[in-house]
Amino acid sequence: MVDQIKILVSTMTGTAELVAEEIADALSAKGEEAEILLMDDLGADILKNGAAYIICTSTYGQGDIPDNGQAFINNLSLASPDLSGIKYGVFALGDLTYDQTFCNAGNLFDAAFQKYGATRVGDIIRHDASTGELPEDQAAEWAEEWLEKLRAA
Ligand SMILES: Cc1cc2nc3c(=O)[nH]c(=O)nc-3n(C[C@H](O)[C@H](O)[C@H](O)COP(=O)(O)O)c2cc1C
Repeated sequence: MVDQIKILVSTMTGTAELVAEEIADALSAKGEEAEILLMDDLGADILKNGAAYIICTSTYGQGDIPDNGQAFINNLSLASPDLSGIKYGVFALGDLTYDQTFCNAGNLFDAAFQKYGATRVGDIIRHDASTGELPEDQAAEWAEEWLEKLRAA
């Protein structure tokens, strides 16, 4: 198992933070406490071997990472950390109306974590806001499945 789980949130209007809270509640109900951190002031030093992370991010602009996550991903490429002892999952929020850039921020974080050797647990979930289904309503089920995969990993 992992030492700890942290949920790292990149959001423009707060929806991804609501999703993170649902995920944390679902993990807690299964006996795993998870800490939620907005990415604003985070750098690569937050990423510790032996821990697991859930990236919870929306997408804005031309497939961009929200403003509060930009410094974190820039810091990752500057620091080039060894993430080979890290497991992670990605909950990406987007809107398929933006079909060229659908959930691209999730892809960007995934690519960065892969580049530095981290191991993704499960597939990236991509929530489509155009369906009208709330992402919070998908979060608990996804989190329970993700935790099972993490425990088996
Ligand atoms: C101005 C604007 C631009 C957006 N651009 C994209 C995009 O390029 N790709 C995408 O998948 N979703 C895009 N979205 C949809 C948001 O990612 C989606 O609504 C998400 O649920 C918002 O989450 P947040 O409140 O955590 O920021 C955009 C939304 C707005 C308002």
